[in-house]
Amino acid sequence: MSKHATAALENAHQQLDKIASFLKLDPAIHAILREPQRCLEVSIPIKMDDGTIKIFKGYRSMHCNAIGPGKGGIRYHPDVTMDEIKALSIWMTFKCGVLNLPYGGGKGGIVVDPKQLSKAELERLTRAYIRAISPVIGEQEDVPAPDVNTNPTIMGWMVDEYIKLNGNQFGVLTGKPLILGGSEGRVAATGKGTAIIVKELLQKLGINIKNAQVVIQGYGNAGSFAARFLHELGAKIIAISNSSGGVYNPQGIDPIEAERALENNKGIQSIAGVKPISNEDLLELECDVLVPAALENQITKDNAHKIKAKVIAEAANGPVSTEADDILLERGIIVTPDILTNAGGVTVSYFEWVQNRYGLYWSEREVNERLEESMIRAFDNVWNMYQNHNKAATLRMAAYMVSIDRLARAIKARGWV
Ligand SMILES: NC(=O)C1=CN([C@@H]2O[C@H](COP(=O)(O)OP(=O)(O)OC[C@H]3O[C@@H](n4cnc5c(N)ncnc54)[C@H](O)[C@@H]3O)[C@@H](O)[C@H]2O)C=CC1
Ligand SMILES: O=C(O)CCC(=O)C(=O)O
Repeated sequence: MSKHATAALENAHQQLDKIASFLKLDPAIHAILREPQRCLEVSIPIKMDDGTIKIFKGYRSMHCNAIGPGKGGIRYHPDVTMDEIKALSIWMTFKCGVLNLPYGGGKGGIVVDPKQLSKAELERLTRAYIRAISPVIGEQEDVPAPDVNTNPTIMGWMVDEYIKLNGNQFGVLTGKPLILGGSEGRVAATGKGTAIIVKELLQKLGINIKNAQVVIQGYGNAGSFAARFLHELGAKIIAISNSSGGVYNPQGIDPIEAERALENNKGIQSIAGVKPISNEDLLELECDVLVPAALENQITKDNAHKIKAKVIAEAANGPVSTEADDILLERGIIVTPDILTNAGGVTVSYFEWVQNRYGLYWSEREVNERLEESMIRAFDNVWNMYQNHNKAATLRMAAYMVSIDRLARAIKARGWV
C-alpha cells in the first residue's frame, strides 16, 4: 500500500488536535469532530468480461451532519482504504465550513485501478457500488461527487442507478453531465478556485502573478485547470507531472498544448521543448508557486527542507504532512491549505445542488461570478483570521478556526454537547 493513503488519517487527526489545543476547544466537540458519524464498507461482486467474478471493496464515510447533509467525492484508486476515506471526509467538513456551505463532510471510494477495467466492467462496478451505498446517500443525506479517477460520465451512471432505485432525485449527486442536471463550470471549478486563491495570496505577499513561476504535480482535473487559469492570469507553468512522470521547461509550458498531448494519448513527454523530470525532483524545483494536485502526503519531513517554492497551494487534499507543515513554517514557505484552496469544486457542486432543487439553471458566467465571489470571501475571512493571529498561526490553522467557529456553534445549537 502506498504511503499517501496510510498517512492521511493520521494527518487529519494531527491537524485537528493541533487546532483544538490552540483554541482550547471544548473536549466534547473535539471528540465529536475526530470521528466520522457513519462509515460503510461494502463488498461488490462483479462479473468481469471473461466471465470470472471479482470482489471489489467500496467505502462511504459521512463525517458530520451538524450543519447539513454530507458532501464529497468518490475516488477510484488501488490504494484506497477506509482510513483514507475517513480522513478525506473529515477534511470535507472543514472545507464546507470555510466556504460557509450548508453541508458536512462525506467521501467515498472503491479499491480499483480503473485503467485495468473495460468500459462495461467500470459501468457495472459503478452501478453496483451505488446500489450498495444507496441506503446512506440522498439529496438531504449525503451527496457524492467526482474525485480522483471519477468524472461526469461516471456520475451519470451513478445518478441513473440511484434514480432507478429511489425515484427522481437528480440532486443526489453533483458533477453530473449537463444534460442530467449538471452545472456549467463544475468540471473546471476546482482548478479555477485554486487559481483565484493563488492570485489573492500572491497579491497579499507582493508577488506579481505575471511571469510567476508555477510547478504543478498531478495533471488531472484539478491540476490541468489550475494550470490553465494560472496561465491565463499571466503565470508561467514551468513543470507539470502525472503518474507517468514529469516534464520541465524553464521557458514555460502551454497548458493547452499539454491537454492536447494528453487527449491524443501522446503523453506530456511529447510536448515540444520539455525535459523529463522525476516527480520527486519536480517538487524540489525553484519556483514561486508549487501546486500539489495529485494525492496525499507528497511533502513530508523527508523532503520539506528541500522545497524551494515561496508558496505551496494545496489543490490536492492532504498533500503536506503535519511535520512538513512545521518545517515549512520555520523556513518561511507559505502553505495555502486544501480546505480553502481546492474548495472551488465543492462550491460549484453546491451551486449544482441548488439549481437541481430549484429547477432553474444558471449560465457559465453566472456560475463563475458566484464562484469567484465565494472564493474571495473565504480567502478574506481566512486571511483576516491569519492576520489576527499572525505570530501564532498558519493559514491552515486560520482556515480551521473559521470553520470550527461555525461547526462548534451548530453542534451546541443542536444540543449535542
Ligand atoms: N476533482 C475535484 O473536483 C476535486 C479534486 N480534489 C483533489 O485534487 C486531487 C486530484 O484530483 P483530480 O484532479 O480530481 O484527480 P484526477 O484523477 O483527475 O487526476 C489525478 C492526477 O494525478 C496524477 N498522479 C497520480 N499519482 C501521481 C503521482 N504520484 N505523482 C504525480 N502525479 C500523480 C494522475 O496521473 C492524474 O494526472 C486529489 O487530491 C483530489 O482529492 C479536491 C477538490 C475537488
Ligand atoms: O464536489 C464535491 O462535492 C466534493 C469535491 C471533493 O471531493 C473535494 O473537494 O475533495
